Amino acid sequence: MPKTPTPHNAALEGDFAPVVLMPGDPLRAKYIAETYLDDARQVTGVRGMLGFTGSYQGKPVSVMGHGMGMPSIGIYSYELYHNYGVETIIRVGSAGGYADDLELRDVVAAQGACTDSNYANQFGLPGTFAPIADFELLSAAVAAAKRQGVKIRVGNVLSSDVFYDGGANERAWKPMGVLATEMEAAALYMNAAAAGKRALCLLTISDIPSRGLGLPAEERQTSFNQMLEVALETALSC
Ligand SMILES: O=P(O)(O)O[C@H]1O[C@H](CO)[C@@H](O)[C@H]1O
Ligand SMILES: O=c1cc[nH]c(=O)[nH]1
Repeated sequence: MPKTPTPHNAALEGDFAPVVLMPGDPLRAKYIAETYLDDARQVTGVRGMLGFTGSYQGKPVSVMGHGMGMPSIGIYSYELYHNYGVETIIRVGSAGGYADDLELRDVVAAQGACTDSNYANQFGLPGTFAPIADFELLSAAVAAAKRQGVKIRVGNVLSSDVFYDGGANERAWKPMGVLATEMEAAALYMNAAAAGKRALCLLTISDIPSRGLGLPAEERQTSFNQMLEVALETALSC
């Protein structure tokens, strides 16, 4: 395995569990560790990007923030897959809802991730790569949601480089059936594919831009329990 620590991660080889939950927000990572993991210990905090390892129902599980945007998740997920031997990453993010029947706090599973980023250029492909979730993880998440009585929408999302887009992304992508927008799933799915590893992105609707709705920052850190419990049960299947 390549060397640890890395320039961005202070953890040593063996500090991460094979399955890692990743929110963008490092304080959401801390909340997940404190709320759900037994014997959680902090394994990294470089640049404030907190990472923890503990156990959930007896299974080793890690949680670490990945920051905002594709370059950021690109670095952290690459290092987890390649330097730390991580096999599975489940992103647990927030998203802006596009589909008319989505409400604040609804849970979405990103089956596919469209993108306006050129992240795929690095792979030199003679066409367009389709970033998709690992099917077994997606199936496990859908089954976990059903057992927990959580409504989950499965479909395409948009991973955009732009947060403040004035509504342009929704006007363009919603007519193509895209359910919601966020900023990292496509890069995560591409890194997983290139590494031969597994990834899934679960999202909680935190904003409905077309209706001017949005949750306060504190709720984005601490109120995504339905999605988190689906993600943790999915992690148990890994
Ligand atoms: O809440 P997180 O997981 O950070 O996800 C979403 O929130 C951030 C923008 O507010 C972007 O990272 C976007 O993908
Ligand atoms: O990328 C994102 C994340 C949350 N809410 C949005 O509107 N966009």
